[in-house]
Formats: sequence, C-alpha cells, structure tokens
Amino acid sequence: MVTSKVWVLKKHFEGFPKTSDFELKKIELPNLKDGELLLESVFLSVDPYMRPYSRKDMKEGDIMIGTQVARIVESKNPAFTVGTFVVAGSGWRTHFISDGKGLQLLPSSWPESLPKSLALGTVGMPGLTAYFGLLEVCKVKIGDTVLVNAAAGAVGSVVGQLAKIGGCKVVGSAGSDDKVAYLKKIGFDEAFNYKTVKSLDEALRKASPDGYDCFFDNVGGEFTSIAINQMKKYGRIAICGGISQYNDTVPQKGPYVQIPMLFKELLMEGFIVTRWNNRWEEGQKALLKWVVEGKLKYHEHVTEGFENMPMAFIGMLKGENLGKAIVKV
Ligand SMILES: NC(=O)C1=CN([C@@H]2O[C@H](COP(=O)(O)OP(=O)(O)OC[C@H]3O[C@@H](n4cnc5c(N)ncnc54)[C@H](OP(=O)(O)O)[C@@H]3O)[C@@H](O)[C@H]2O)C=CC1
Ligand SMILES: CCCCCCCCC/C=C/C=O
Repeated sequence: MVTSKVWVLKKHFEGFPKTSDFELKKIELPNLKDGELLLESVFLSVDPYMRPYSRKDMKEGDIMIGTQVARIVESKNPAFTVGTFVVAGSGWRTHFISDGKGLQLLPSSWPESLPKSLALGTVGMPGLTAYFGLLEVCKVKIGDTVLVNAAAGAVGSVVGQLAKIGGCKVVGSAGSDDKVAYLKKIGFDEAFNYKTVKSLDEALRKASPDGYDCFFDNVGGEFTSIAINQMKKYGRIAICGGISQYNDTVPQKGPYVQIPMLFKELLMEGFIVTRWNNRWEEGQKALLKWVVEGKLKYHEHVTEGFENMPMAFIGMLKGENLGKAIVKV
C-alpha cells in the first residue's frame, strides 16, 4: 500500500492566495489493476493559471490542479516501463495511479545532462506558449520590435529569446533589478524595472522611440492601458495572460482599448496554448534543439519539498521567481 500526499483547495481564494487556503492530506492508494501504473512526482509546476482556473474549474475540497514530471515506479501496463519519466497533469500529489492515458513521454532526444524539470518550463507548456504565441498570434517577422512584460518569467524569458532568434529587437519589463540584469544577460536589447521607473510611458518610449510592432502581454491592467498607446500602426497584441488582475476582488476599470485600437488599426488576440495541442511535438522539438544548441537559455527557481507547494505558488504570484517556478519533491 502506498500513501500519497496531496494538497487540497480548502477554501476558494479571496484576493491574494494564503497558505491557510490549502490543506495537506494523505490518501492511501489501492493496489494496481491490470493496465495501470503507479507514479511518483519528481518535479511539480506552480503556474499563474492555477489562480483563475481554481475559481473556474474547482470546488473547495478538490486536489489542486497542475502538472508534474513523474517517474513510473510500478507498471501493470505493457506500454510503460518502470523508471520512465513522463509529464502528467495529475495535480498536487506525490504519488498517483494512471491508466497511461494523457501521459506524455519526454522527447526521445532529451539529453541525460538536461534537467527533466525543463519539461514543465522552457521545453514544456510555458515555452510552447511563447513559441505559438509569437509565431501564430504575434506573427513576428525579422526587424519587428517586440515588447514583453513579466519578461524574466517562464513564458516571458522564452518570448524574448525566440524573438531574438527570429531577428527582432526585444524590449522586456520585469519587477526587480536582478531580473533586468538577467534579461540583458540573455540578450534582450532593452529591459527596465517597471516597479522603479518614474513613468512607464517614458520607459517604453525610451526603450523604443519608434514604438512597437508586437506586444506579448502577460500582465494586463494598467500596463496594457499604457503600452497600447505606443503600438505602431497595424501593431499586433497577443493577450497571453493578465496576472495583474488575477487576484482582484473588484474588477479594474479602463482606460479602454477602443480608441488606440481604432486609430492605430491594431490587432489584439487572446489565446490559450492548448489551441495547438496537435503541434506540441513540433514546438517541443524546436525548443529542445535551441536549448541544446545554447541559443535558448533557461533559469529555474526551485523550491525544495512537496510541503512547500503553497508557499512556492504564492511566491511566484508575488514575483519571487526568476525563470520557471518549480517544486522539487
Ligand atoms: N495563454 C496561455 O495559454 C498561457 C498564459 N500564461 C500566462 O502568462 C503569464 C506568465 O506566466 P508564467 O511565465 O508561467 O509566469 P512567470 O514565471 O512569469 O511568473 C509570474 C510573474 O508575473 C509577474 N507579476 C506578478 N504580479 C504582477 C503584476 N501585478 N504586474 C506585473 N507583473 C506581475 C512576476 O514577475 P515580476 O517580478 O516581473 O513582477 C512573476 O514572477 C501569466 O499571465 C500566465 O497566466 C501562461 C501559460 C499559458
Ligand atoms: C491540469 C493541467 C492543465 C494544463 C493546462 C495548461 C493551460 C494553461 C493555460 C493558461 C492560461 C493562463 O495562464
């Protein structure tokens, strides 16, 4: 008999999540039936979407949603060998039983030297968000000037680097001087700390006096209201996230987008990365290749210990992470 530890949403978040909103429980797992496998989580992901999705898709008492890199420890399914690592979407659990459906093997070309946790970050869902968002929504082309916010995070850091690979000028904003220094180190042309600049409007203008062709928006709210006025005519805005609004109890009010959208003839499109589920392999292969070639750098903010999952999640929402926020069990 195996005991699994799980984190449950004890109370729906009101405003910013608190550790008391979560509860750690133990579940006894039954013996495996034919066709099933037992897995142990090795790395778990904490992601911003968990905040809005908890309200949308979960009820109090549910196990927190999420993905992990897990190792198969027992198998009664001939398609899966003990010792294999997979990406699963089994929520905040140390151990779980699966019938194999929905488990993703790491790409066969995954080098032994590369951390498997990257399958949750640069070579996983966040990296793919950057890849498809830039390619299919922003439709970036050589010479474009691209703006990205939350730029030192899991998605933003890949956006900036892919845009550079694609021959663009890249401007990023982030919430600390260390993050800004990191952005410059990984090749951003311009970067600034949005928390300390005197005027966001001026900082954006200084970084690109001619304006922006593409804006990859991870933040929403006031940042978007200001940045939209600095788009070039026919600019494209990819609405990837709105993290500045996820914890609002009262919805933020405008300025509204219609006037700049109209007179600059902008294109603005929201997207969810799962739209390209059928091209996951293509994206992962491309990201892995760039990582292996050293063209795509990564950084992980690793929190040790399953018992620290809520803390890691809250810390990521507060901006404590540089790169992808990961929990190592
Ligand atoms: N559309 C899709 O399919 C997907 C969308 N997303 C979205 O992309 C965005 C980035 O996600 P991800 O890369 O995983 O997370 P990050 O690794 O970027 O972590 C979140 C970061 O958001 C920043 N942040 C938090 N609060 C604010 C705020 N009020 N204003 C500005 N920045 C803030 C913090 O960085 P800082 O120190 O710079 O403030 C923090 O580190 C999120 O909005 C997320 O919801 C992610 C995956 C898929
Ligand atoms: C339980 C696993 C769900 C994985 C879904 C990932 C989709 C993320 C979409 C993000 C939207 C905003 O952050």
